[in-house]
Amino acid sequence: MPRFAQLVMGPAGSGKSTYCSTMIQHSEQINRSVQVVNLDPAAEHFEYPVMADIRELIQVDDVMEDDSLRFGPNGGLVFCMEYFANNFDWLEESLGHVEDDYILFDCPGQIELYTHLPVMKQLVEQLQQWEFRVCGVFLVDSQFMVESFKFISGVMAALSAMVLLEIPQINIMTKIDLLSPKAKKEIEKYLDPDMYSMMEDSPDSIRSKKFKKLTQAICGLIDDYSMVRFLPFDRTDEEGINIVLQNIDFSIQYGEDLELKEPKETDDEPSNLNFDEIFQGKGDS
Ligand SMILES: Nc1nc2c(ncn2[C@@H]2O[C@H](COP(=O)(O)OP(=O)(O)OP(=O)(O)O)[C@@H](O)[C@H]2O)c(=O)[nH]1
Ligand SMILES: [Mg+2]
Repeated sequence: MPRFAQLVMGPAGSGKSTYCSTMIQHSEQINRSVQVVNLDPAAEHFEYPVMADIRELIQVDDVMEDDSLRFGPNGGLVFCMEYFANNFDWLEESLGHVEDDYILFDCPGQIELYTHLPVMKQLVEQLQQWEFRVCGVFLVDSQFMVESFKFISGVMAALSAMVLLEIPQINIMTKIDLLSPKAKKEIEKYLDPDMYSMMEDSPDSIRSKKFKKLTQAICGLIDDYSMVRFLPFDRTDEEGINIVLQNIDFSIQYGEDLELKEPKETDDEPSNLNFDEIFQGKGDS
């Protein structure tokens, strides 16, 4: 029997821990058993019960206070995550051997974990060896996404996690409840973006001709492969939370022994699911 995992990632403050506690509450309501593991060695508090907490293994404060190491907060976190990667048996022991379990991993917000450091990839491979089907859930704060050029950098961050981890990934825009009605309308065009028209709509914000070509090339690549699409996440909207969960479940085939339902509101198949095909070269033809 497979086991299931969501790796909840994203920049600092994007809403990862809030997403986990919202999902736990939602799962209780729909009678599903979901558990959370805190993987943030710098976390101070969270509003969900944890089945395991990396701080039992190592804490950033201890690393920073260590006279022989002398790390600051970011270096300290990287040290903790590398220490974690060398001690996965701690995680194995904490997770136990429950078949069919469904676990959310609340990850730290240091963006370098999702760009070039090997720790998250090592974690994915380890989880896969323990028979987990892992879905990446990449969160970005919708407040930073309502302008095209902020949006492009959010897309690039999500894309870099996809390229690094090579697992199905669902991208989510959080804090939709904080947007004004006008911004809410505006954000719709960013959820399933047409990058070409986005470039044409905002030619003034491309100040340098030299970079215009590069930006166009990046936008074209993202659009041609339909690689990045975002789902809105409003923690006050049960139906919306359900749609997000269905998309994630679908990507890891959760409940395939039960009756598998395709996610609602997907006229087009979520483009992120093309990811496997693209990276296995099937998208070439
Ligand atoms: N209104 C609203 N606030 C949110 C939402 N998600 C997160 N927040 C707030 O945003 C802040 C950061 O949220 P966290 O869930 O701690 O973010 P995080 O990604 O876990 O942060 P780090 O672990 O520090 O990287 C908190 O004050 C949350 O209450 C949301 O959907 N709506
Ligand atoms: Mg957090």
